[in-house]
Amino acid sequence: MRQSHALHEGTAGVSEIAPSGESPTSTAADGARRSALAEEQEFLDLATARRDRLAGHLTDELSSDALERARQRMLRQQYEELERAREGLVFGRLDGVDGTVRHIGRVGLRVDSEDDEPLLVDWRAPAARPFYTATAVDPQGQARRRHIRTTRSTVVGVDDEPLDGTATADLVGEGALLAALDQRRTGHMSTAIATLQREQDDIIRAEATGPLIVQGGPGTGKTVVALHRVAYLLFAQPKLAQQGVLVLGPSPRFLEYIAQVLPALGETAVVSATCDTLVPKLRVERDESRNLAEIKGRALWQTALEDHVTSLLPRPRELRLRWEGEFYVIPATAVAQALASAVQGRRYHRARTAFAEQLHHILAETVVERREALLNEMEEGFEDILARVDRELGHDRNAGRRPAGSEVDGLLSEEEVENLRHRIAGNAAIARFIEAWWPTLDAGTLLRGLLSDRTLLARFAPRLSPAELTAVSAEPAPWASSDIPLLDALADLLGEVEDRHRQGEFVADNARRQRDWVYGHVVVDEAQELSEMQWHMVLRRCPGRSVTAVGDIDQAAAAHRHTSWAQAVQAVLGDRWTAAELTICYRTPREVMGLTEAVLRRAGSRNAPPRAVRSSGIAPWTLTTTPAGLADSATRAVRELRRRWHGGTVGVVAPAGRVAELRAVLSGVPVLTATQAKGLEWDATLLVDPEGIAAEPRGWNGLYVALTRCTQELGQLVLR
Ligand SMILES: Nc1ncnc2c1ncn2[C@@H]1O[C@H](COP(=O)(O)OP(=O)(O)OP(=O)(O)O)[C@@H](O)[C@H]1O
Repeated sequence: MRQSHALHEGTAGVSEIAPSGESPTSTAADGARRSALAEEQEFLDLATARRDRLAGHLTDELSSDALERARQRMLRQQYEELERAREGLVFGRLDGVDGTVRHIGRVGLRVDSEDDEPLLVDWRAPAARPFYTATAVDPQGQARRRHIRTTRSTVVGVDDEPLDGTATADLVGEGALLAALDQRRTGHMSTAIATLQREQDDIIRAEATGPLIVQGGPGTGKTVVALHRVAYLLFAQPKLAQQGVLVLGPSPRFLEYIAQVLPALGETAVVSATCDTLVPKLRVERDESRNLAEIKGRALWQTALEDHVTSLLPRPRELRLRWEGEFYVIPATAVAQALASAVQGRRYHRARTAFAEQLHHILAETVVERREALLNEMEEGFEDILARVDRELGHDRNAGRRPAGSEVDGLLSEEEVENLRHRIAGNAAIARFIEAWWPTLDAGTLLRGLLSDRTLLARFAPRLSPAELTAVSAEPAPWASSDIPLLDALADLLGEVEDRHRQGEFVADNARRQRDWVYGHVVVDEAQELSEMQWHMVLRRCPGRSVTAVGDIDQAAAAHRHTSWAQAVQAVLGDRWTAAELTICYRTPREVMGLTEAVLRRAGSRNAPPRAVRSSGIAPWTLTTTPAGLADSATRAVRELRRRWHGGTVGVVAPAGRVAELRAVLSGVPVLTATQAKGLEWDATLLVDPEGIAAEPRGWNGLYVALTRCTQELGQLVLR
């Protein structure tokens, strides 16, 4: 066992060992530092050599032509995982009170063969858990936690935390965490496997048996938690990869921002989308008013659409069918019975298929019955009736010998009845008859028909007020965002016309292409934005309700009026969901978070802003300008911020009405509304016209979002 070192005390009881020139001064500490670095370097070299050896074996095996496809895919995946683990292969170590040493890394490695002791523990494995959750109060058998910082193949620093009660730290691996948080932002989110915090880890590894809703203020790591949870679940439940995981985000820009995290964590069985892009081949074609977005997001539409589709099912009545020149009557009672059993648990189109099968059966029976009646007559010696019998049987009178009456024994064989049913099922005229009586419906045509017909709307959505009915029915035809969940609901109620061929294995592309793909787990980020109809859309994709939704109810910008999670999900989930909370803000420095309490109050929230974990030492500043001087002032301020945060990122947030004007003069920086900035972050933010943002719909919530985007510096341009 490698020994722990006596270290000097750092902040919050955390000890740090860093390379020369960083902080230790005493000779003893210097010696401990060198020894710890050398020890971890030795381990990193060992793990790297093992990684390289494994990658080499995999390359050899993959070059063989005789490899089965499934094995080839598995090996390729393993190889790619090892390739990704080149950077940050080892990042942690746990020293147990019993003297055991466990190193934690990006992937799991064994000493030599599969049966050997673990050399490196995968961060997602149960054995790695104390690395994220052990505390001095609950050390979980550990004496020390060590964070190991590496650059490529070199160990550049270690942070040690004793867990023996000699020191208590609020944060896990504070030194490593603060170093990670202080890094310049690249415009893309990075993984946080080395520095996940206790409250985050609890959520990442929580059971995934029902809906879990995670409330967290800005910068508390909701997105971090959501994405690492996906990686954890796919590791802990490998079968999930066959169904895949859906990650829903608020905007394409946000999806782009998080795009690298899951591949970096080794996950490819993941589809990401926004609610607007979730339905294949459907796109939003126009903007809409908040009023209509709110109305059309309400859960009442689910019932309205269900009732509408039910009303379109054919009514049972007597059916007159023509078969080979004869008319047959199927009585209303038989039709009613077949209809009732066909619609049982089936969507509109699938119910029709089931009904058609029954109708073919009934018709075949009727044909056989009539034939038997004819045979009875025939037995009385009527040769002309024989000819009709032949027609009924479909016997070809020209081919082969014509059967004599004495050869017809009366009953059709099973095979002949089956053959008759088969011919009925394949008959185009019968198919046309069924199609006319039970027509194929298109979700788009149906929705357009419903939304534009005030009378129909009043019938199926009776809870809408007269003014709301008028507003909905006066909308233009192209699809708006709020139409997508309605179209999805209708498409679901109608179901597929034909059974589609499904591939057996999960490929993200398959899932993306199929509207009714059922995912193993769904993660929703910025879930506070979802309307009730969007929630329905989410649950449809995961009937098992294995859903993790993260969001901040205080950052809601959407048109719905929910101010609590209970309100937001009541109509869809009832009270069958679990709540969790994140309370520490990692992104926004204390200096800026100090401004948010008053804004939250103005937003009508009773929540407290999350506790900021760090300080940037930079006080937020404000400049005043006039509308006429705005372009110049913004240009100067952005130039200054970009100079100060060279190598990092700067973003501008402004009221919607000022975005175009600012984009025209500010090139090379994103200029976004508060809604568009949701989920994103920069080293420095320039907030333009905060009063203008506050005056927008849900404006104080928007201002709360805008204030909390920076990791270091906030500047505000106030208009006078
Ligand atoms: N445990 C962690 N280790 C390192 N960085 C972290 C950790 N948790 C959060 N962060 C960083 O803090 C920042 C905020 O995290 P994230 O975007 O997940 O927060 P959020 O709660 O989704 O914020 P918002 O509500 O504003 O969208 C990111 O830069 C993220 O990488």
